[in-house]
Amino acid sequence: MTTNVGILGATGAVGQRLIQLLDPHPQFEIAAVTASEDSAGKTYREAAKWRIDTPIPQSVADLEVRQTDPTYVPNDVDLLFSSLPSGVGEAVEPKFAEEGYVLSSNSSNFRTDPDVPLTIPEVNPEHLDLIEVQRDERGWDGAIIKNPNCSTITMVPPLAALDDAFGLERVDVSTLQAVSGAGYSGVTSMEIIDNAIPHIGGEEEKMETESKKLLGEFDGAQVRWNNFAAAASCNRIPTLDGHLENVWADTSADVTPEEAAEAMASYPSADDLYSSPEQLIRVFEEPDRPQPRLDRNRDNGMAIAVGGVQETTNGVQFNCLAHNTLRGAAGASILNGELLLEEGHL
Ligand SMILES: NC(=O)C1=CN([C@@H]2O[C@H](COP(=O)(O)OP(=O)(O)OC[C@H]3O[C@@H](n4cnc5c(N)ncnc54)[C@H](OP(=O)(O)O)[C@@H]3O)[C@@H](O)[C@H]2O)C=CC1
Ligand SMILES: N[C@@H](CC(=O)OP(=O)(O)O)C(=O)O
Repeated sequence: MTTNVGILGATGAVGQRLIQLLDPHPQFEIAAVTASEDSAGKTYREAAKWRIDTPIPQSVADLEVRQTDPTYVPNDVDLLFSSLPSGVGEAVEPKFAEEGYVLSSNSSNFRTDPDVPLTIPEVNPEHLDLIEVQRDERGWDGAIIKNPNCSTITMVPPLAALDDAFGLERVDVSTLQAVSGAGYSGVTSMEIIDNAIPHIGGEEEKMETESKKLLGEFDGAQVRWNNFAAAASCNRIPTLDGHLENVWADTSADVTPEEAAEAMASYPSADDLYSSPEQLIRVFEEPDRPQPRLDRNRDNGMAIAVGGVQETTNGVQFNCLAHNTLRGAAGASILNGELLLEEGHL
């Protein structure tokens, strides 16, 4: 039996990726799609400017796009994936949770709220139990859970492997982020071709804060954030998909590059979840990998690629890469949905 799901913000860049990944999916069936008032009432085919290089799935093309309001979403939808602009998410997600819907949301609003689970199923699945704290505090029958920012999710699994084995003291990271991260109209071609932009609003703070929550400890009542020091510098470059990051990690215990690579390569995936890759972190020995064009689609875009692991004075330096709209957005929300289902929250 499959679970009926809905997609809030289904016509957008991430919404389209959600549709691509959910059709087909062995556990979920798309039963409702929503977007802005401009799109409501049209068929999905009419409303969405489809930009993925496989056709719109037939099962979705003729669905009517609904308004993003609980009144318009059928009651037999058990899980909502939310890919709304964060300001819209902030306003409407709580209304859905109040009405009893469970939301796996990709939008950045509420990510660092103390009672909102921010989860990567392979890294901190136990944080999902914050749902009970959230329900007690907010009086909701439903719930909101979040996946992290796409740049954050790229570096956190390798950092989790280092933290578990050697302890993390400090993280410095510089990013090379693809244009799809800004959405279709985020940066114009005149801005980005033959160029690089050394600023992405709010991104550095998200990387510095979300990573500490993700690598924090849940004590049954709250998440105690990890206390490593963190500094991020974020840059937009003219690749289409795939965020590449240069990371320097200072560790508490001494670590060689070989030990760091081994800890990352053997970091477990979530075998029991359909969308988790067989091997979460692939470590390259070639010094010029990972590269966005060559490595972003590994394991259906859900693997993290690492390379260039080198010794530094206080730890190691490495490069990491993930597909920003798959592992970094739609795939991450779906994986959280699979965790919600497995843990009996739907
Ligand atoms: N692109 C990426 O790589 C990543 C994006 N994100 C986050 O995911 C979210 C979605 O991003 P993205 O898909 O790129 O955004 P898009 O702008 O491409 O899509 C936004 C979606 O929200 C709908 N929408 C807009 N305004 C409203 C409204 N007032 N009420 C209801 N629905 C509305 C749009 O509908 P309509 O078509 O009718 O306008 C569309 O379906 C954002 O919060 C973004 O920050 C996170 C990680 C990565
Ligand atoms: N800011 C990211 C994408 C994004 O939308 O992030 P968030 O989910 O934190 O809003 C980028 O530009 O690549």
